[in-house]
Amino acid sequence: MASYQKQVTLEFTDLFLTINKRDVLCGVSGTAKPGQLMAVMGPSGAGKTLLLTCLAGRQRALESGGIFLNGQPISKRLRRQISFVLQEDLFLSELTLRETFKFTADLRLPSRLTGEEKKQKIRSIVETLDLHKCLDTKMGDSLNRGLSGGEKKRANIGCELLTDPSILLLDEPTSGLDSRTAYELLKTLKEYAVSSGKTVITSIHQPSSRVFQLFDCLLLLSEGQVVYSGDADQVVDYFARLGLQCPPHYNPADYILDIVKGTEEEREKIHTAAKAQSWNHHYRGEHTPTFVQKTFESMAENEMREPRGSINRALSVGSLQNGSFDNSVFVDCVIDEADDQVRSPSAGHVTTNSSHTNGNSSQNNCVMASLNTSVCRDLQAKTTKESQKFHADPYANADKWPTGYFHQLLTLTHRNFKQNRYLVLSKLDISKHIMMACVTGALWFQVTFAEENIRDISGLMFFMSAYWGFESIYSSLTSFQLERAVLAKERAAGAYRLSVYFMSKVIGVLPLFSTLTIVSVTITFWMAGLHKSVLVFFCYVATLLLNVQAGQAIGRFISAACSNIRQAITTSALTMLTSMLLGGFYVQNLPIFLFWLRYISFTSYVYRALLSTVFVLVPQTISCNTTVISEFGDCLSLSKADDISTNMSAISGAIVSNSTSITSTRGILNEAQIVEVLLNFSFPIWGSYMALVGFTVTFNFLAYLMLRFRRPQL
Ligand SMILES: Nc1ncnc2c1ncn2[C@@H]1O[C@H](COP(=O)(O)OP(=O)(O)OP(=O)(O)O)[C@@H](O)[C@H]1O
Repeated sequence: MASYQKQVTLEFTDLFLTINKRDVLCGVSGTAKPGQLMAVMGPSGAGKTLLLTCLAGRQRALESGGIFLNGQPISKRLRRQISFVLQEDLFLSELTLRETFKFTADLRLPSRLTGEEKKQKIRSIVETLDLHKCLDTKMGDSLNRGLSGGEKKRANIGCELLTDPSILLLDEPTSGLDSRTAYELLKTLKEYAVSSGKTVITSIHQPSSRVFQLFDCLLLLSEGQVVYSGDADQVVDYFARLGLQCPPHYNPADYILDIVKGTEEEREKIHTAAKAQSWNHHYRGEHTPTFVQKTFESMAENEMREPRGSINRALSVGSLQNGSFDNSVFVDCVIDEADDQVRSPSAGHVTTNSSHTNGNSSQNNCVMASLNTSVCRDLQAKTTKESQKFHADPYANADKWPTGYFHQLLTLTHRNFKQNRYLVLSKLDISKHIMMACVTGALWFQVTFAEENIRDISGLMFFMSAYWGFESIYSSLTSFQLERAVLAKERAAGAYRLSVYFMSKVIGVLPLFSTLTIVSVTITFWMAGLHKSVLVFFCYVATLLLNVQAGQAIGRFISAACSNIRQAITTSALTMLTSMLLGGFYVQNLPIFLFWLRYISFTSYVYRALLSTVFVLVPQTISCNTTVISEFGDCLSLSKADDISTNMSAISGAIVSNSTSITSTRGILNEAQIVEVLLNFSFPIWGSYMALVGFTVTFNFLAYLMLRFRRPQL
């Protein structure tokens, strides 16, 4: 596999992490070298996943410690050299493996690569991971079977390998695989590390002895601490020297895990030995980051004539790490070093110091307190130059994103379209909507516009508002919830901007759902014979399309705000039912103190707009019986009606149909009065449209904010 990334050594020093007041990583240090396969082992809960998350730069709660790539503190851009294969295989279920690779390549490979180069990379990965047979199989999910567990795992690794990372981190890639497949997978990873000089670190639970032999080095964790760090083939000898002899013909991996989870006495022994080995205290020697070594060297060269000056210089370097390196820890080391040197000015080299321990924060406070403000100001002033000198980031000028805005938008929209095509335009969904349209059309078939049918017609308008409200909320609810984990994974990998994803989400479902809405609504409209005017038809469809947009925006917001699908379904049902109740069909005379609630129901705007469209936009004759008192205002006799019709035609320019059979006992109703009676208060069509656009924009914006600030950690 051709490689365009360089070889990288990953060093991590004294990583401390506390979650819920519990120390889950306690001074973990280690080094992973290019061309090597490193295993992170330990019993369940030892901290393997958390360590990998820290190394991938995704653990924001990391309290202290440093992570260095070729001696340089990890930064947002350097992080791009690291790929993290999560334990869960998160994919868009409706895409095939071929499409998944294609979209991943399009999103995560730099734009400068041609289409052919990207294809070549995909071919090479498919070859390496032996995935030919399933290229056209859907990824699938728990409901719809797709790739097998092993294939999915390899696909997961393949997607990360596509970016040709310098460092590949894998969280338990063999979980759920049989021992043969697990061995094949690890063998492939080992070959990959050796042949392309990559640094591969994998956590693993209980490897077989064959798999264990593949590891070059081993980091063994117990209760968040390193109890062994070194060559994997030396671990048995190491434990033997502690008096913990591995029985013959025993799988070394099983043995060391047994010991780590063993008796109190055994655990005490290995923890004490680990402390003596200082695996948890690496600031000097092999694990000393390059810039720290350089600082110490320059301090030694100064012969410590001016200790505080040297401290400042060292501090200025340490302070540049912007959180990726614990300055206070560094201060501690440097001060200690300076003190040593002052006490022994002739010392010309850096000595090993293991004074850094868990309780460094109070020490650091003292140290910081001892520095006067002018020193601090000096420190600030020095940062930029020193930073450039010691930490020139070779990726500093690299683009923040692998591809441009429009490329991301096109790719994500295309992907959304493919993913949702099957969900929105599934045979089941199409049949459901067509069936509903036909049933509705049949129930209101060629309804006569007469007074006795007005309630029925308004019932149809309300049913359409509620039906498409529910449909649109639920359609965006499910697709969003299902994609949330994939979004979090891809965002963590820095694949694209969230705003682009969101835009693509809105655009991607637009043609699909709109087509379905238009087809279904058209069937109902013409079957029911709601109007002969094309203008009325277009406004009727437009109103329901706006309804769909507002509903989908609300659905997106609920989907982004709720942490699980159950919560989201309950919230959306509650929202939609409330919106329906306030829609103006069931209750027209709300208590005065609840009257304002009408304005927060998007269904009420749709209902109003539909009634106004059908009854008022292009008036048509609505007959009434002159012998009884009409509930919709005056029932005008035919002669008066003619006058009114003529007047209304003149005002609106509309054609008034007199085709309705009107007998001498029948008159006609004023359409505006009907709407007023039905709605209890009038509202212009354009006002309803504006309100629906307002709902769409507001809830889309809120959904975006929710996604930005409420993301699951991976
Ligand atoms: N978000 C969290 N909140 C509270 N505790 C957490 C959280 N994440 C991890 N932990 C705790 O940190 C410890 C280490 O977790 P981690 O997932 O790294 O273990 P692990 O070694 O990967 O275990 P396993 O092999 O079972 O996956 C566990 O005791 C776990 O309960």
